[in-house]
Amino acid sequence: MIPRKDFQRINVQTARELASRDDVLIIDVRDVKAYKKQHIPEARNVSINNLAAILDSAPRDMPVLIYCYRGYASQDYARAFSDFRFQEVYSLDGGYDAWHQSEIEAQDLDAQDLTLKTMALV
Ligand SMILES: O=S(=O)([O-])[S-]
Repeated sequence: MIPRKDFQRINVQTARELASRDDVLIIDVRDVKAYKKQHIPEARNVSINNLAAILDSAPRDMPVLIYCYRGYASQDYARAFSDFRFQEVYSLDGGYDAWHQSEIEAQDLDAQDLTLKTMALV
């Protein structure tokens, strides 16, 4: 029998590295409306209604990254995946809010960099 492995809580930076891999199952457990508005690329929207189908069908050795709004509800889902013997389960600390915030900060840095370069040319 496959041993149960606890899920891990990870920060945005680690989640970004993980999400860039091809073999990761990314799961968004926010409501459909929030998911449709924005989500991490390649993420699937999962709720209590389709959770069982995913738990039954996904390979147990596939890494799973789960996020919600702020990183609390995702831990309950992550626990379920661990209970079903998924071997690599991650819950994003700070949830989509943290992910989105880091995107905004990265864009601000790019804009500042561009401004400085432009000023240096003048
Ligand atoms: O509020 S939540 O982050 O648990 S979805």
